[in-house]
Amino acid sequence: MYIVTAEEMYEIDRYAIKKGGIEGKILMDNAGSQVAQRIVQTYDTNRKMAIVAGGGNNGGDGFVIARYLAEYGYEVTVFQLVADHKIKGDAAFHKQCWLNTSDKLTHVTDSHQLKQRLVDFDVVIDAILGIGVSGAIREPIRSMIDVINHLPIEKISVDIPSGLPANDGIHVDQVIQANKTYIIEAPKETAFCEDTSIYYGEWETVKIGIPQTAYVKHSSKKRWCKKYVRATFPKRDKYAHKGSNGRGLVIGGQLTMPGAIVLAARAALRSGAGLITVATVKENIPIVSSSCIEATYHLLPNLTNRLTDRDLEAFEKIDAIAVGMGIGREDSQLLSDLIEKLDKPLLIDADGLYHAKPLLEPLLQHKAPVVITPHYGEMAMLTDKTVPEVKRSPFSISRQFAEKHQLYVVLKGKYTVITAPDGEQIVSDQGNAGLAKGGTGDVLSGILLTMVMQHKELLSALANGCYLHGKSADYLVEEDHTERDLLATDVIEGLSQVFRTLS
Ligand SMILES: NC(=O)C1=CN([C@@H]2O[C@H](COP(=O)(O)OP(=O)(O)OC[C@H]3O[C@@H](n4cnc5c(N)ncnc54)[C@H](OP(=O)(O)O)[C@@H]3O)[C@@H](O)[C@H]2O)[C@@H](O)CC1
Ligand SMILES: Nc1ncnc2c1ncn2[C@@H]1O[C@H](COP(=O)(O)OP(=O)(O)O)[C@@H](O)[C@H]1O
Ligand SMILES: [K+]
Repeated sequence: MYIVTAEEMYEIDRYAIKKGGIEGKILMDNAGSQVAQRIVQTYDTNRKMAIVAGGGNNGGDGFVIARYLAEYGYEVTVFQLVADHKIKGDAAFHKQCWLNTSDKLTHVTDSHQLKQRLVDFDVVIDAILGIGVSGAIREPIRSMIDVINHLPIEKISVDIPSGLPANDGIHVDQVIQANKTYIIEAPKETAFCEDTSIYYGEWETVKIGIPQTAYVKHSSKKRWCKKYVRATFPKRDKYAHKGSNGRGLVIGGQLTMPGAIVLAARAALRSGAGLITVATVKENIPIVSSSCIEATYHLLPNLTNRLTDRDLEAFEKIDAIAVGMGIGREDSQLLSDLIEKLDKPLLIDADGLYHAKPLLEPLLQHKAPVVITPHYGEMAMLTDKTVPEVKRSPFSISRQFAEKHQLYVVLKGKYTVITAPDGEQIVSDQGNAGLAKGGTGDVLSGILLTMVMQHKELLSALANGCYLHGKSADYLVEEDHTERDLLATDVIEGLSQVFRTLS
């Protein structure tokens, strides 16, 4: 499934009209009829339906929905919230179609009037503003949205909750809090931003006949799902040996944080890596090895000094490196040596990201791919922004950073946004609040390390890793665990079940 900005949706729409030859009026009719069909499946025909229509094409969708719902036998009234001259083009056409068969059109000019009118209804269908919204919401629409939000009736939004923009990064002003949103064709960015997804309520998409080629040409963002995982997940070679399944190196684990590397190493092995070596300080080796006997160990005198020739020689055989889990923030030469002296794919997580910040220039010169896996706080630190700023613009901030520094960014959260150096993006929305617990990020790093070693194409490697991680948590919570008791170690054990569903 593709995810779009407003500009991309308009391009896609134009493509369908120009190349596909499908008139705008027909697309609008399809949109309205599809939404009406969904409503019929949810509400009895004795529910009174109010449609609030604005001046753009979103309002046009509202007129089409009214016509179909009336045909299905509902009592429907359209409340037009703008002056007649505002309704143009396809919207005006469909308004006329409604008027040809019904006289239930009421002009409403202020919010008090709207409040009085709507109290008699069971459901309000919000077709006030679509993806064409811009700037602060103007009166009287502003107060009307407030009135609707305070009414104790079901609110269904068409395409997008009115007042909410499609794109991330825009300050949210006044928005309909929908119970349900029927998104036309493709979800918009704000459906996957933590601050704004809440306004959509539950959502589903309705298809209106736009050809897939339009998306391939005009969108660079996908929501990752099982279909894509199956298409991109590498088959395990029957004749594989441990060396051909990837030799990974996990570097980290201060004295006070041995758990982080145990989790990463075990997760990497459970995900299918052939060999995992853990490089850590002497005191941690007995602790770590008792929990992860399948790994081998490389002794580092500390995690701050330069790497020795012996270290570099040992790491030469490695296929990819994950560094930073439990490494601490003390000044260290380790990361700069990994960047300069070894040309291995490098995944940097946790405290490693603090060490990476002054090394973004050398990272740009690194001869192998670089992946960073920050949560919002770490991304804010890397970009000199605040956490609310990152939350508001996860797509644009990740894209700018990935393009500028030519690296892969896995911005972790409820919706994890994965960005390639060319700006292509994937959203992974598997997983649940059980993952909001220390150590789950370390597990993800281990999984991603293996995926990086086993896939040819890195963006799908990272997306597949996030899918495995989230899906493991979802299965565990559906069956033996709850979001409260889930532990990072459980997520590692849950991977087996996810793999079984992929074969
Ligand atoms: N994608 C598809 O394939 C298809 C998409 N379709 C539908 O089209 C929708 C997009 O339509 P669109 O471009 O006409 O935009 P939309 O939001 O309805 O109208 C803008 C209106 O809002 C107003 N307005 C703007 N900002 C405002 C503010 N701050 N405060 C107050 N008012 C504000 C603006 O007023 P004006 O500035 O002109 O005074 C204008 O009247 C899309 O979401 C989907 O539902 C379907 O029909 C089928 C095919
Ligand atoms: N509410 C949530 N819903 C889904 N996934 C979540 C949620 N909270 C956290 N996660 C996931 O859990 C992981 C947490 O990573 P991170 O914050 O680095 O943890 P730690 O550093 O403690 O190991 C990320 O993969 C993130 O996407
Ligand atoms: K709307």
